[in-house]
Amino acid sequence: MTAKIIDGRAVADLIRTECANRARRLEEKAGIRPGLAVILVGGDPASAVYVRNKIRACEAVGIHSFTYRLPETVENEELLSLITRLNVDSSVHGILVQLPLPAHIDMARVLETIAPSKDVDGFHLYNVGALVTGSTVFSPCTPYGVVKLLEHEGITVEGQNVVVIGASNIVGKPIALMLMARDATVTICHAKTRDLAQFTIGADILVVAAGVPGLITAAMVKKGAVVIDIGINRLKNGKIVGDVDFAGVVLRASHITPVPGGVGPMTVTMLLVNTIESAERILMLERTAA
Ligand SMILES: Nc1nc2c(c(=O)[nH]1)N[C@@H](CN(C=O)c1ccc(C(=O)N[C@@H](CCC(=O)O)C(=O)O)cc1)CN2
Ligand SMILES: [Mg+2]
Repeated sequence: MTAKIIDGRAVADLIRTECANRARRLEEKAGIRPGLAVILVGGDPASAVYVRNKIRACEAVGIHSFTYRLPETVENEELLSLITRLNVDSSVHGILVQLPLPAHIDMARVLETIAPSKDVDGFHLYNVGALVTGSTVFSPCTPYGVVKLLEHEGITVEGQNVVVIGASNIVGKPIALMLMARDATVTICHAKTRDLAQFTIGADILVVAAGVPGLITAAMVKKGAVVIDIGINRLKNGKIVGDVDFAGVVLRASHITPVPGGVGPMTVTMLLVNTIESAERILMLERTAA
């Protein structure tokens, strides 16, 4: 058996075309151009690349981006007051603060200062809570991208045994919640899980976000399983690989996402979707109030 390789770039392109259409309709019908504020603190090279990609992706679909590059030494209060201003700026429909932040910054306070209605990353406690209760406002972008990839491939989630490896707040926990909401039976494994293979071998859908290159080998995967690799590991030779031994697992799974080119391109795409949805929602609220 050779797995179908899920082409995240192709699915992302389709969704970006829809985003461009929705943005054009907002402009034509209501004179609204969706706006995204992107805040980058410090000089982390990977974060700078992700932010540049987000700005380019916005431009390509007709979202206005406002970029704020703050020095590594910025004070908490200065960052918080920028967010407070953006919260009431009507040309801004989404606000994101690129993570990770420097150690002296109080990340929790920063994320809680973003208005939940503009929190297009879905990291605010209110939006995390809404995800738990099923009254989602914004789904976090990487898990949302995974759900969209599964939908696009016509993969049934309901009733399936899903094993998620990694319990981070931005990937592992939200993906588990989102798949539970779609009636999967979800098991979450993490760095302290003993005998990982006893869990992975039973998975119909295996979602891996551990940050450990080569963690999942073919022997740990059930024949015909769907394998979603969210790991991004930069090797010493500069190569980027996921958490799954792709060469081995591709011969055992039914579907597999590559790294790069699988889940990664969907992360930025779902940010565009959330920003447009936010602009549409604000317009609808204004019309209802009028
Ligand atoms: N505020 C946020 N910070 C961070 C998020 C986030 O969603 N919001 N996620 C990650 C970084 N990230 C986007 O910000 C991101 C990571 C990776 C990719 C991607 O396309 N990866 C490529 C391969 C990696 C590469 O070439 O560097 C792929 O898988 O094809 C997009 C976005 C942490 N911070
Ligand atoms: Mg990828």
